[in-house]
Amino acid sequence: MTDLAGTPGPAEPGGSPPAVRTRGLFKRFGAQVAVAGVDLAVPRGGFAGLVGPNGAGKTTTLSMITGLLRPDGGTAEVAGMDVWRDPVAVKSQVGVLPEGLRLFERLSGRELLSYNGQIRGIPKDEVARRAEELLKVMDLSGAADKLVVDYSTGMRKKIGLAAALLHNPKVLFLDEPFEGVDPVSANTLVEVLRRYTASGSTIVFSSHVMELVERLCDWVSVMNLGRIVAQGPLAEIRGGGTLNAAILDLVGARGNGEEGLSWLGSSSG
Ligand SMILES: Nc1ncnc2c1ncn2[C@@H]1O[C@H](COP(=O)(O)OP(=O)(O)OP(=O)(O)O)[C@@H](O)[C@H]1O
Repeated sequence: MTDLAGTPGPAEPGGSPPAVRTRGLFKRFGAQVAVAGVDLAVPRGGFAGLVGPNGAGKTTTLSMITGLLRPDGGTAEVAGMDVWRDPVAVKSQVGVLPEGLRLFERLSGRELLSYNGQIRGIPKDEVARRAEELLKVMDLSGAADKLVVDYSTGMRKKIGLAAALLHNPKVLFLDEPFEGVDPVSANTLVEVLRRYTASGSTIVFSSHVMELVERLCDWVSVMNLGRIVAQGPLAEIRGGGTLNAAILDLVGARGNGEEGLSWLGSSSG
């Protein structure tokens, strides 16, 4: 397992830069330090998981790496480019499925994809072709002309993911991509994402579903209290046990005073 003091970083075949590299990334909201100097390192190609308890700083970190939130300190690089010095170049290389997905609600699914393609500068015919393929593979062809406002939670994730993939980014960032997605659709999404990484692209995703992280990820970064507490290949992080057990060891199982709930479920209250 790679501990972050003097991280050697992920192995880079041919010396190409890692998919993501942050140094000392820092963000404070008032008195609350959300991200306390994060050195994230994600190698190119495959799936990387960003995991950790609620409030660990995962979403804040991903927002700073994808250019959505300006850091108070530190640097973030995607494919060797500085996110905050070269934002236009970086944005052309990344796709993002953010938390609390905000979409253009008054567009249909098809219009949303078409609009996304046009603002990315992709020729209209090509956008139409890619949009039809993505709608089909996401099982959204039947809902393509429905307004996004009328989509279910899972359908929103799928159209959001289709929009994030349309310009064929090098690195895809997904915040809880499978939340609210039914098991059949989740399998479809996994297939699409596997195809995407098979060609050498990288997915960085945050999730609380450890089984999924174990099933998909080659690389795992564990956050706690605004810091990376461990990162490396999945097998190293997991050791001989499950990822869940390894994470409990790393972040510590928290006693939250559950013993105080004696009235809960009792007939005397
Ligand atoms: N806009 C904000 N204003 C104030 N505090 C914030 C804001 N965004 C995040 N925080 C705080 O920063 C800390 C990290 O939050 P963040 O959402 O990054 O955690 P997370 O690891 O993504 O959590 P979860 O797994 O629950 O989604 C939390 O203590 C949170 O309350």
